Amino acid sequence: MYRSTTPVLYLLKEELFIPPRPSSAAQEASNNGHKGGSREVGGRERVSPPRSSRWETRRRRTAPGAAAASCTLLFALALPGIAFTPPPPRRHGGGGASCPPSSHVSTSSLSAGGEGGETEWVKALLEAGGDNTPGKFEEEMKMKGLLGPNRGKGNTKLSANARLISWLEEEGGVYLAESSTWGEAPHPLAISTETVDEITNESSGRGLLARRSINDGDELLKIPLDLCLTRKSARRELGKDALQEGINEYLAVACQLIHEKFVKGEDSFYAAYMGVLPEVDEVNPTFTWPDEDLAFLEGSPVVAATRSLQMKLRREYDDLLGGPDGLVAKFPLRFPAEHYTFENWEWAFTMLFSRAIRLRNLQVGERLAMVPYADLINHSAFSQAFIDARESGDWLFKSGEEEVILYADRGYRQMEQVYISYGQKSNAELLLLYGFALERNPYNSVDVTVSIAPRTKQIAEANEGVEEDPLADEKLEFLLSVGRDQTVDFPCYADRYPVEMLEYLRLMMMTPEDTRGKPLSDFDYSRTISSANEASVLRSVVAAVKYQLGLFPQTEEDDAAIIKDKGMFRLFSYNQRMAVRHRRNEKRLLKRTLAALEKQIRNKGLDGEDLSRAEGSTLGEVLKGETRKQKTALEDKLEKMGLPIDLR
Ligand SMILES: C[S@@+](CC[C@H](N)C(=O)[O-])C[C@H]1O[C@@H](n2cnc3c(N)ncnc32)[C@H](O)[C@@H]1O
Repeated sequence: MYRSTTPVLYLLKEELFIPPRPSSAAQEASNNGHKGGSREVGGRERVSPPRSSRWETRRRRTAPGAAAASCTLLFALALPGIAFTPPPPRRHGGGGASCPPSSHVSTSSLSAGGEGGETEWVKALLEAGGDNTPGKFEEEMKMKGLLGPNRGKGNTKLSANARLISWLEEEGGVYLAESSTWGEAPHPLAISTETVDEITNESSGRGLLARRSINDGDELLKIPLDLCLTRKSARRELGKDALQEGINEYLAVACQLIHEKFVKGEDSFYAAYMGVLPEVDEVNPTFTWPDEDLAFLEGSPVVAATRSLQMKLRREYDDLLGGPDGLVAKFPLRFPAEHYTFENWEWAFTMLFSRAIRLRNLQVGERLAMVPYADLINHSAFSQAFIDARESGDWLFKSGEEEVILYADRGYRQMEQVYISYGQKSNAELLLLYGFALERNPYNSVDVTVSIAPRTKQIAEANEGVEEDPLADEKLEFLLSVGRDQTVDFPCYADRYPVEMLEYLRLMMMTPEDTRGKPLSDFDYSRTISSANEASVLRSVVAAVKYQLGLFPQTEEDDAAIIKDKGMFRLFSYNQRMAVRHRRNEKRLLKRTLAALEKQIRNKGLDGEDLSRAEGSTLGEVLKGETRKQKTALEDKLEKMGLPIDLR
């Protein structure tokens, strides 16, 4: 089972061979190669021996005349599926990441298929490091039982990894050598078939490890763009008459994923890549959860976002593939009904949301791509590793083609897991799209609904006890003019709340005493308007957070008790364990926010203010007769991912 409570790290010769240490000069040449300096080995400029087959393969795949392009182009790229976090200014001189990732392969988390513990493992590594015979390390591993039962034989993940590597080398000329060649250091990464989150001990699937020590800024991988799945490849494969120009990228690539995996299967050019893509129940994003698992998330805003996404995917499926005008009816040979099922559609979107990479600034602009091998890298919120794309070739010969490239964000020790950031994602987002959440996530937030229906004359008349606000119409107009809704969801972070929320509330809490006859547009809402206004603003956030907390049927303490009972907790399914941890973390965050707000109110001396005007508001609830049309902040983000239809 993929999600194992006793994780095993399986490695294969192709995956982990500890090569001879390259000479320091060669190492440096390799390290600095991407920075534009000419590569030197032993003080002399490298004289390339006859190119290896990778070069020949590459040339065979290169269109005639394509090698003539001249300038080096560096493209900023983005992951998401994997969204891109812009790199910080480059640091020099290596060094470690400032914060530990929460998921990694640590020696203490490895078990060796029932034999050989931590000490044996470390010893194996050390011994293997001193011997450069190809295959020697794997032999050692086998001898020590470190490849799992039956010496790793019969582990289909190992053979799938090996097949992917051969395919990348043969078809893409990708450099994955496990030992040094003509001045080029061995490929720095190795695939681990199983990694675990060290805090929760949950499986994080495959991951990439440092095969050797890596320096900050090292080039870690290069994958030609023409091995990736994109809208272009989908249209080429499935026909431009079926996937018309301008079709949404997610939809096009989803169709190709189904085509390659289910229709073509072993005959697919991408079969080796398909072979390492996980099943839905190995990823478990919430939009694939059954209702009984979603019930464990009751009270969390992630439920609304999940439901929206489920609806959205169903509609997209029906619109594109179903009905008399759908692709299945129009092109039954290319889109056979037995393969273009909703179940396979869900799988394709699980792949897209959890591993597609948004490449920015390619020659043709921004593109979504499924990038083999690069998508084996797990996420750390603390990683600053960045992927970008560039025209391939070295400083002298440019091929005109593009490739996806990843640089190290810091130094890595041998065997450390290499991470990338999928972007500044909250746990709700991670759970919804990637099927996991982090115990330590500086970008975690909970959407809090702050809904203040302006007390217009109409509203006051329709709601007994609601007093009319003389500024209500002006507030509505002002909101309209700045493009804001009346009811707003704000992400509430552990250590801050958005400026927009304060601005919105300051406006909504304005009274004639605050305006003194001046128009509302004359005020700067990024600053405190008056003590009374600020007091009611903070009180309204308190009320909204309390309201959100009240939506959960269980308390944080209930959840903590469930998690603490390890024996019981283990009996829960993966989804249910994720749900309980997630809802507890959301409550914690909200409670911390409450405490911080109350402290702020006290510190600012606002606790003595007259709060009567905050009381009459309709915080956290919508007045009768109003329907909530607004999207949550999370839904809003999804919309921006480029799926083409409305959520509601
Ligand atoms: C881009 S893929 C990374 C490779 C993936 N582990 C695999 O086995 O193919 C993203 C998926 O990896 C897993 N993942 C990535 N980072 C993780 C983390 N920090 N903790 C738990 N799971 C993680 C999740 O299943 C996620 O949907």
